[in-house]
Amino acid sequence: MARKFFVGGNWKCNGTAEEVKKIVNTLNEAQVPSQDVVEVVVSPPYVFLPLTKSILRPDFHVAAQNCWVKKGGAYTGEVSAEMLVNLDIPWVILGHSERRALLNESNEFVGDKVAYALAQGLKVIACVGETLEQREAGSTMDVVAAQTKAIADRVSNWSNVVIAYEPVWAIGTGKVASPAQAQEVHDELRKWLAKNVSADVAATTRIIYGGSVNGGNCKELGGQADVDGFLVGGASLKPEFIDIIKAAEVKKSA
Ligand SMILES: O=C(CO)COP(=O)(O)O
Repeated sequence: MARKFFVGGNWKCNGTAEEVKKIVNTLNEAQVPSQDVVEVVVSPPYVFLPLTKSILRPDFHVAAQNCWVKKGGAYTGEVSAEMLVNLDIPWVILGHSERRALLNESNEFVGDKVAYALAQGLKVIACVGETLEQREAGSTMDVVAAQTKAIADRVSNWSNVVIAYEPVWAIGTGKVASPAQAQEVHDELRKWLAKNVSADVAATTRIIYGGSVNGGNCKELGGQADVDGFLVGGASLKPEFIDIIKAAEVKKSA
């Protein structure tokens, strides 16, 4: 089974209701490849999820940027997976490096969240990636493997998982990984899945790249054999997100 190109827009902690309406209007008017070619998911802050979902074109979907690790209850400030399911929010981003770094989310905690969210019926964009220090120390693959292992240890069905490889040094820095650097890690990650999970999971799980993706670099990155799409931050708030969605076409001609 071919891996369908996946383009996620992570709006992070940005926007007002007016800005959300403006971004969604731009997306709604865009001519993009069909759902058979590309799966598009945008991820607004929690408070804008219902608004976004209610006005977004039906061929695009929404994701939350996080959810609680277990069933809801006395967890002030948290939003549970059950609540997302209740509002028909199909996707959730988990383990983003900003949460790992700023909120001390450990590999195990992220793995627990992924398992719980999947068990509730959510689809998960699970983020992994090394810091600059770790890359320079030559430990990129050890770090990414440990992050992925904590998920693999807790998850048996991978059909609703997309892995986002997001090198921390490339996020919001304008310093994008070269296509070769991205391909190298995606290839190793796929080999890791083949060895530690199964050949089938390795062949079918989408591994998308995130970190300073923009309208100018998306085609070359997307043309790499093991890059199955993107998780886009800054550029997902701009009209160039549409060009990034269109990069899905590089796979058709590949
Ligand atoms: O963190 C990211 C997506 O989750 C990437 O952010 P930028 O595209 O702004 O570098």
